[in-house]
Amino acid sequence: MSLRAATRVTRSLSGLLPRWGHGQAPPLLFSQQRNNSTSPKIRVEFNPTSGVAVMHMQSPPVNSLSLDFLTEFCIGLEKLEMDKGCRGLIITSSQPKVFSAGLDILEMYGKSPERCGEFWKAVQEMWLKLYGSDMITIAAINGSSPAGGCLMALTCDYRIMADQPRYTIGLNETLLGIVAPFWFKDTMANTVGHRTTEMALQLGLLYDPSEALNVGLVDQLVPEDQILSAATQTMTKWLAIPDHARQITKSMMRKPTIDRLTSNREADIQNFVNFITKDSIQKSLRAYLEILKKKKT
Ligand SMILES: CCC/C=C/C(=O)SCCNC(=O)CCNC(=O)[C@H](O)C(C)(C)COP(=O)([O-])OP(=O)([O-])OC[C@H]1O[C@@H](n2cnc3c(N)ncnc32)[C@H](O)[C@@H]1OP(=O)([O-])[O-]
Repeated sequence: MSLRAATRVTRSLSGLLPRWGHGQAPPLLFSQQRNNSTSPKIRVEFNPTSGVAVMHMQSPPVNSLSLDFLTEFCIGLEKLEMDKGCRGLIITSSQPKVFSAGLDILEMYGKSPERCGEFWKAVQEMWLKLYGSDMITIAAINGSSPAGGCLMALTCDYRIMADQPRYTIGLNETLLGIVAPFWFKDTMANTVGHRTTEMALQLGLLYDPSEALNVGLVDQLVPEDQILSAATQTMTKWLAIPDHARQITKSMMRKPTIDRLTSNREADIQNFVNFITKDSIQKSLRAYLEILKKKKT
């Protein structure tokens, strides 16, 4: 999407935001728990011969990052991290057209401050574990990947995206009337640079695959049916590098960013809870959920 087109989307979304009277609680129209199924949200395939695991996100409809999803994801990641035979991880989606829709908006709408805090801690945990992983991590982005979905991809060492113009990727938080925290911003700036991040975050830009490749948000585009084979090929190149040298180098590049969050975790949780439970922010989220619903009709 061009800058002008993205600005148009921002304007048209904000034009759709309904107005509420001060102190008026928005009526609750949305189911507070979309996906409470007990079936696994993550499927892990590990090949001990190659030392590579593939994590398939399979949480319908859109792999949104709920507290349950994040908990399962982190447990799976920890198991792989502890297995010395596992050197590489490919993350992909089993849901059609979507890699991940980002944070589950229903986890941020109409929830108690305690629950919001618990949720945010799980989001932090996912980022810390993925960004600090000793494994080689590759995102095989086979669908749209807004906001938290984009963050998840950005934490990986390499990103391959399906060359399908209708898919988009980016940190679009401002379109929802919310603000990406400093560590989302840092992760993106470490990947594409300060100026591109500044503009993308303010405008909530969602890039199509070729635009994402142009700005360096993704590293490679391939036809969708070749995404896993391309990820496996890239993995082979990375596996040829001695682990200890690659891991120390990765840590040298990422540690300052990780340390900024680890030394401010509690304050970051408090900041999120205070922000997200504000009346005005709850209204913006509700309006965005309505827009998502209307899209279907
Ligand atoms: C400070 C905090 C930082 C925040 C970071 C974030 O990540 S904020 C997150 C920012 N994320 C975004 O802005 C992404 C918003 N989502 C999208 O743009 C699109 O859903 C899509 C492009 C991911 C997939 O398009 P598609 O045409 O294939 O699918 P569809 O649109 O028809 O949706 C199917 C169903 O899923 C529902 N649902 C969707 N997303 C979410 C969600 N995140 N959560 C919960 N639910 C969500 C949608 O309402 C619908 O429900 P219904 O009616 O069946 O009950």
